[in-house]
Amino acid sequence: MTVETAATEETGGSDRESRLAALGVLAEQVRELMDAVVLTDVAEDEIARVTEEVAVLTERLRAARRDTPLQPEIAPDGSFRHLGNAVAGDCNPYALPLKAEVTPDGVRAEPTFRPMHEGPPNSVHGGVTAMILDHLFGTAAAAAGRLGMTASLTVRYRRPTPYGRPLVADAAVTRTEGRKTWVDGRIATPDGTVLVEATGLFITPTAWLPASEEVADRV
Ligand SMILES: CCCCCCCC/C=C\CCCCCCCC(=O)SCCNC(=O)CCNC(=O)[C@H](O)C(C)(C)COP(=O)(O)OP(=O)(O)OC[C@H]1O[C@@H](n2cnc3c(N)ncnc32)[C@H](O)[C@@H]1OP(=O)(O)O
Repeated sequence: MTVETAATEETGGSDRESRLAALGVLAEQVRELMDAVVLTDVAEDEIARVTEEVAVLTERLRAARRDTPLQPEIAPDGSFRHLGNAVAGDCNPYALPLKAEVTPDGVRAEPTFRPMHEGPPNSVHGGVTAMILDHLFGTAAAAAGRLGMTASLTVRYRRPTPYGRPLVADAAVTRTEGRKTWVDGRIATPDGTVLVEATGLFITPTAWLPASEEVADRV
């Protein structure tokens, strides 16, 4: 049996990027596993065998542990990334992950929810769609040079949100006042039927003010 030393060391440059890419592939495989768990119909003895194998894999990953998920950083291309984030982090299996692009009006994404996001029968849990909008709104605020934390989020659920097909989400800053930024946005079907819409208030903590404008170019 060989020992993977690269996985236990904090390496720099392309070695580190290569290892992070591998971690991203693992995270995506775990998302597939999570969907497989919620959809499986195999027999009980097979469930027990798979459970044992997953427990073994869990222990292998625990052989070298960090104290926290991967933290926010500037990627080699100069963009901001937070690989351990629960919504957008490529290396966090809990994350969709959400890929937001900056548009002339704000930000936009094409999320596809998964069976593991089930809330009401055959549709996505409202807490999950709210979480996605929260993050997208924060990204819209940051892209406008107004990095902030969510102070409030008001969500209106118009139609059940389906999983398994691409949807469209967008968000834009509607108003600013001192450290406060209001953001509106929605999740809709590609043909424009609104499923969830929301309004959020984001507040820039005083300590974040110096970084706030610089961040806009990195989103
Ligand atoms: C390597 C670095 C590069 C970085 C690059 C970044 C790129 C970005 C890209 C991607 C962005 C990612 C996007 C993430 C999005 C997700 C965001 C979340 O999920 S955040 C987690 C949930 N939210 C919390 O945990 C907040 C907890 N609350 C707090 O920390 C504080 O309450 C905070 C910061 C919100 C406000 O605290 P205070 O001390 O700064 O503000 P005070 O002085 O109390 O109030 C200021 C004004 O705001 C009003 N205010 C405060 N809280 C309010 C509230 N909840 N509702 C309404 N008004 C409120 C007050 O009444 C006051 O108003 P008056 O100035 O008097 O008019």
